[in-house]
This record gives sequence, C-alpha cells and structure tokens, in this order.
Amino acid sequence: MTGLDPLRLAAVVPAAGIGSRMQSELPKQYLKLHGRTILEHSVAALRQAQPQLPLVIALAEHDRYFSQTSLVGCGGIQTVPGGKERADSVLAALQQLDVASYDWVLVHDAARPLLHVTDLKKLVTQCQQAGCGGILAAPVRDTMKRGGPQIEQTVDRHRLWHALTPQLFPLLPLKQALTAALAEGVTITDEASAMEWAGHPVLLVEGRSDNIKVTRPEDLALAAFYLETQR
Ligand SMILES: Nc1ccn([C@@H]2O[C@H](COP(=O)(O)OP(=O)(O)OP(=O)(O)O)[C@@H](O)[C@H]2O)c(=O)n1
Ligand SMILES: C[C@](O)(CO)[C@H](O)COP(=O)(O)O
Repeated sequence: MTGLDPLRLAAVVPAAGIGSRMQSELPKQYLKLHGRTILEHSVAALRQAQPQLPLVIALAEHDRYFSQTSLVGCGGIQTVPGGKERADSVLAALQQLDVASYDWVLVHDAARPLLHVTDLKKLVTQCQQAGCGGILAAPVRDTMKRGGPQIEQTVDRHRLWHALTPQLFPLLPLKQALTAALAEGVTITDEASAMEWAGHPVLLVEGRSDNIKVTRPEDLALAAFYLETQR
C-alpha cells in the first residue's frame, strides 16, 4: 500500500520542449545523469510511490530519442504528440485520460529528475486533507527586486514561492480550466495558473529546494550532485 493507490490517479509528463536555454543539440530531457536520461529519472521519481502509475508522456512531434529509452514498452506508459507551449503539451496529454477512469492527475516536468518520494506523498496527503489541488513550491531565498536596469522596488519576499512540480489537480476541472484559459489566450506557465484563473483554490505545499528543473547548462552538474546526495 503506497497511499496513492485509492486515488484513481494518473500522471502527465510534458517532455516536448526543445530546451533552448540549455543550448544543447540533444533536447535536455534526453541528456544523461548517472547513466540514465533526465526523462527516465523524472518518470522513475514519479513512479516511486506507485510503480504502475498510469502515465502519459507528451513528446515533440519529431522526437527521435524516446524510442531509445528504457521507457519503451513499460507497462502503463503511453505517449502523445505535444504542442507549441508547455500548456499545449499538458492539455494534449490530459486528453488521453478518461474522466470515467481517473479522478486526479499529477503533472510533472520531464526536466525535474530530483523529485523525492517524501515530497510526492506530502503533496498527495495535503491535497487530500484540504480537498483541493495543490503544487509543490519552495520559498524564495534571495532578496527580491522589481525593475531593470534600475531598481524600482524591493519586493517583500514574505509569502513568495517558486512554483515546482509535480502539481496535483482533479482531472476534469484541470482539463476544463486549461482548455478555457488557452482559448482565452491567457499565459499559462503551470497548471496552477490555469486553476487560479478559473477560480479554483490551489494549495502551496512546501517541497525540497533540490527539486530543480534542469534549465541552463550549469544545472546539469548541480542535478548530478543532488542525485548523488539523494542516494
Ligand atoms: N512545448 C513544450 C515546451 C515544454 N515542454 C516541457 O515542459 C517542461 C518544462 O519546460 P522548460 O524547462 O521551459 O523546457 P523547454 O521548453 O524544453 O526549455 P526552454 O524554455 O529553455 O526552451 C519540460 O519538461 C519540457 O520538455 C513541453 O512538453 N512542451
Ligand atoms: C511548471 C514550471 O516548472 C514551474 O516552475 C515552470 O513554469 C516551467 O516553465 P518555465 O518557462 O521554466 O517557467
């Protein structure tokens, strides 16, 4: 018993990005850390608590790399073509999940290989207790400024958070919120933004700050270090 089983839970992994900030020819989700692709780490992290967690992975239209991973032929994993933006990819993947079969969905970036099982369980438990969706988040660490090139304001960092993934939401309301927000041209950078826009409550669940998104070249060494220390 994992604690996640009774939830009628599925997961979506957007993995259709090109990783422009990583400046690598190979899309960053296929770069290797300790012998496994970042995507494989991210999927393994998501499935730690529930090894058969049904999963839909959104891939770039002309993806040439997924077929070379160990995820091919893994039970419970399907793939779908992603879209132009992350939100389009997430929505394409959500469309594969039948609301008659699943109540809740976790959305987790392919580029976050360091999710810890304690954070995943904490997110699920706190959302269940609150009866609403939520996201892992980390309090901002630095003094925050607004402006450029000159400072206009020092922003009070009290109650400011970095949004992380996974993000956990009831499946049908998330599908509806994302569909409507995208149709209205709202900028959606994570699932919570769509749910907030649609008026749903969203819980902030404090997660580990080592759950980084591999975004820039320097993040690779950091991710490798964190992976080593998590073992
Ligand atoms: N059209 C897109 C864009 C992004 N993603 C995914 O969304 C996650 C987070 O996005 P980000 O870090 O921005 O990835 P990229 O878009 O690949 O990076 P960049 O913005 O530097 O190009 C990644 O797992 C990425 O593969 C996606 O599925 N579909
Ligand atoms: C979903 C996300 O990972 C939350 O931090 C993020 O928004 C993805 O895209 P970004 O362009 O790097 O913000």
